[in-house]
Amino acid sequence: MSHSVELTDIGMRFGSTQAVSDVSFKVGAGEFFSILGPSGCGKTTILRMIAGFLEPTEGRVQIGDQDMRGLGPNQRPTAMIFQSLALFPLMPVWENIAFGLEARGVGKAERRKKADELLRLIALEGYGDRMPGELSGGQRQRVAIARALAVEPKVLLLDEPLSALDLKLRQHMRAELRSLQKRTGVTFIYITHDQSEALAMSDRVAVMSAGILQQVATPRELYDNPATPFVARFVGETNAISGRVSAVDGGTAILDTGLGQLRGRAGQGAEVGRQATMYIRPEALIPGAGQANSLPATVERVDFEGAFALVHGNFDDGGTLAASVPSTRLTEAPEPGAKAHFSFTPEHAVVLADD
Ligand SMILES: Nc1ncnc2c1ncn2[C@@H]1O[C@H](COP(=O)(O)OP(=O)(O)OP(=O)(O)O)[C@@H](O)[C@H]1O
Repeated sequence: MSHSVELTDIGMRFGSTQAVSDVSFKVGAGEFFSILGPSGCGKTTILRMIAGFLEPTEGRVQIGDQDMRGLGPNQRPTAMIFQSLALFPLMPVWENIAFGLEARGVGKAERRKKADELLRLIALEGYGDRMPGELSGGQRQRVAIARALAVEPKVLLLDEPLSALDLKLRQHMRAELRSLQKRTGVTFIYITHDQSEALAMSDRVAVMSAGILQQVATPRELYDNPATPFVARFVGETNAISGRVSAVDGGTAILDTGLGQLRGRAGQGAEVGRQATMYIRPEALIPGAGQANSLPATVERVDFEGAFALVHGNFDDGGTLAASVPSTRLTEAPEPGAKAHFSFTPEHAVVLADD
C-alpha cells in the first residue's frame, strides 16, 4: 500500500529568502517521482516540508486523504533517506535494518524475520550478520534503503541518495532503485540535480528553478516538449538560436534569425512579434544542407565516442553548435576547421518565447 502526495500552493520563506514559491503538484500512489533542479532551487526544502521537518509558510501538504498540517515527522507515513547515509558501524546489517522496529517495540525474532525479508528484497540475502564495513558502497546504500522500508512507509523520500557513489555504481544503482520501487509499490519522491538520473528512473519529473516550479511531465515529454527556456536548457543538451517570430501557422512557428528563416514547432508563448528562441537537440541535426532549416556553421572539434561522433563548433550567428552524428554516417561528418551545414526537420525543433 502506498499513498499519494499533494502539494497545494506551497511556499517557504526563511527570513528574507523565499526558498519555494507557490508550488503545486500531485504525486500518484506508487509513482516514482523526481524533483530536479540546480543547487539551491528549493528541492530539499520541499522534501522537508513533505516529511514534516519544516512547516510551510504558505499552502498545504496532503498525504493520502489527510492534511499534514501540525503533524511532525513521526506522525507522518513517510521515511526519509539522506545524502550521507548513516549506518551504525558496530551493529550487524540485520540490526541496522530492523533498528526502527525495535523503537516500535517489535520483538527480536520478528525483527530478524523482517530484516531477512528485506535483505531478500534488496538482493543481499545472507548478508545479515556482516558488519556495514564489510559491504561495498552500493550495498550499504541498499541497506540504508531497506532500513527506511522496514517501518513500512507509504511514501519514501530520497535526498540525492546516490551522490556519494562513483559514476559506475551510481548508474547501476539507478536500475536497482527503479526495480525496488516497482517491486515494493511504495511512492518514491526522489530529489536530484542530475538530469540523466531523473530521466532514467522516474515516471514523472518536476523541474525547479530558483524556488519556482517550471514543469511537471514524463521524462520523454520534458525532453521533447520543454515548457520553458529553463527546462529546454537544463534537461539534456540543446542548440539555441534566437530570433523573432514572424508567423505562426497551425502548430508551426517561423522564426527570423541571423541564420535565415527557420521553422519549428510553436511552443509556449510563440506568438507573432515575440522575441523567441528555437531549441534543437544535438541528435536532430543532420550533417548537410537541407532545402529549408539549413544552418551554416564552422566545425571546431569532432569527438568520436563509438556509436556517435559529437561535433562541436559555432553557427555563423555566433551561437554554439552541438551535433550528435551516428558513426554509421561519419563519412558525412565534417572535418575540424571546415565550414559545414546542418539541417533539421521542423518537428524536431521547438520555439519558446524568451523569458
Ligand atoms: N534553514 C534555512 N535558513 C535559511 N535559508 C535556507 C534554509 N534552508 C534553505 N535555505 C535557502 O533556501 C534555498 C533553497 O535551499 P534548498 O536546500 O531547498 O535547495 P536545494 O535545491 O535542495 O539545493 P542542494 O541541491 O544544494 O541541496 C537556498 O537559497 C538556501 O540557501
